[in-house]
Amino acid sequence: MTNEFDVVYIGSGQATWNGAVPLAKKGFKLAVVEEALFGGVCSNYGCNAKIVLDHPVELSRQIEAMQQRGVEGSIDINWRDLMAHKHELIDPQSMHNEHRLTNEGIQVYKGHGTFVDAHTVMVNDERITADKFVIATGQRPHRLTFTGDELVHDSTDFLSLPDMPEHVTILGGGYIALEFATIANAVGAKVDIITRSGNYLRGFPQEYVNLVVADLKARGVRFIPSQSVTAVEKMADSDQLRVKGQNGLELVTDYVLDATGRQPNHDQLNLDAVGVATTDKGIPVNEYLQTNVENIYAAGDIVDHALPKTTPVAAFDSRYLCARFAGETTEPIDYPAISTVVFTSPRIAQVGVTVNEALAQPDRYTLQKVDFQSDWFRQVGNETSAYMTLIFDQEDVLVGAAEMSHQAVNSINTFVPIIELGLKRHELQRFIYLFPSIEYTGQRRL
Ligand SMILES: Cc1cc2nc3c(=O)[nH]c(=O)nc-3n(C[C@H](O)[C@H](O)[C@H](O)COP(=O)(O)OP(=O)(O)OC[C@H]3O[C@@H](n4cnc5c(N)ncnc54)[C@H](O)[C@@H]3O)c2cc1C
Ligand SMILES: NC(=O)c1ccc[n+]([C@@H]2O[C@H](COP(=O)([O-])OP(=O)(O)OC[C@H]3O[C@@H](n4cnc5c(N)ncnc54)[C@H](O)[C@@H]3O)[C@@H](O)[C@H]2O)c1
Repeated sequence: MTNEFDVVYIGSGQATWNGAVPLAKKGFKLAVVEEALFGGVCSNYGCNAKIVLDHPVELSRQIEAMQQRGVEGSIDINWRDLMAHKHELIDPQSMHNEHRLTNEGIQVYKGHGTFVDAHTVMVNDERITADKFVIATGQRPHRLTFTGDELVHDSTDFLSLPDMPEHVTILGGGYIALEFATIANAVGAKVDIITRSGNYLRGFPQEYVNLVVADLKARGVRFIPSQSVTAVEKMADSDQLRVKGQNGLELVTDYVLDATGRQPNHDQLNLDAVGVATTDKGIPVNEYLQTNVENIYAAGDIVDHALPKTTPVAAFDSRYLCARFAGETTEPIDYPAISTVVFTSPRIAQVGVTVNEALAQPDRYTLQKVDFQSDWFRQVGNETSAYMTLIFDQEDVLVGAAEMSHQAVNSINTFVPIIELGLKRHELQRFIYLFPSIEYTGQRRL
């Protein structure tokens, strides 16, 4: 019996639609199974919602920096109005994402997919058969377990908070903890960040992380290291919560956010029935994104590998599988230089060889530090704390770049193609960028 579909994707996030849409355009018969909102985390309760809520934070920082330099007064962020703006922009995205699939003739199934065998998935009592499957089920928030953990919230809850609580307590020191602390603090909440270790944003240059942490401290954010939370209790006489920690911590707060990472969505797919191997970090794959079962692939956040779990990586996986299924490549997946950014204010962004890697291998790499204090163009907005590090290998090829500034996203994006193409320092002078611009400023430093 022939299978109904060429490829069925489980999950509809970045790891699915970036490849499924072009594959459908090539005439392949495809289906997508989605149990929640179409477009997955990034579109609905991740990057996009976060960046809407972050926007006035950046605006307020720019206005703050220009005081006594031609700008007077400050702005107040009205959380209710901002949240309404977020809903207006983000809520329709699931429908748009669904249409993006159906417009290409992709069949969508709404419900939870589970494997029956290597060629069959069950959704709402319906059996769907396919030659190939792509598991693109992503991750969900990791939740700490302690007494009262049901009183604690996750990133999805925070991104739809109707009112900003007066006091927000965040557990964890990674991306979500620092980004959401920046937003809550700017909106006027009292914010605590509790960590076990006192380490923050581990993969980013610690010199820049320390500056961002110092800035948040100066703005009133409390960093509480060396504490594992043991209990959260509801106060008897108010709606507030008491947070207790192993090393004697006790504080009263209005809202607790668990930002201690994410865990893979592979435990409810009945993968044992088909023998797909898993780990606690996700699904291992070979260099063709193939699981240990030949016709079952995995893409995006669900994959167990050391790459950053971000939207551009999930989209790259998806586009690779499109090319592979269409017979346009027989090559293994070849990841380019990967860029990452934490949307604190200022941002920290990096691409290619990281500062941490370069510092650990002084014989291989040379670091060139740039302080934008002396750059008139960067000082137009009076950004007094903005730094960049460029990393060259022994052949004088630019292999990495990192920056802490409000412009870091655009600035580091400039270096993405340069690093990917492996250009030498002198070759970079061929680019004629617009002037004045971030790109021109960056080139002058090379
Ligand atoms: C708060 C937050 C902010 C972020 N900000 C950024 C950012 O600024 N930049 C960036 O690059 N990345 C960011 N990320 C990461 C980014 O969202 C992810 O890397 C990206 O969404 C991964 O895409 P994916 O398709 O692999 O998985 P997902 O987007 O998680 O999609 C998986 C989909 O599978 C569905 N699913 C799971 N199991 C089943 C099943 N059995 N049956 C049917 N459907 C199922 C889920 O409902 C979901 O829709 C952020 C993440 C979070 C949580
Ligand atoms: N700008 C972006 O690209 C962006 C933004 C937000 C989220 N994301 C993605 O979402 C993922 C999840 O973000 P996140 O901030 O939750 O994770 P993270 O991995 O960045 O940070 C998790 C934090 O929780 C701590 N932690 C882990 N286990 C703990 C435990 N048992 N007790 C106490 N602390 C513990 C870690 O030490 C770390 O500080 C990120 O890894 C990233 O892939 C990306």
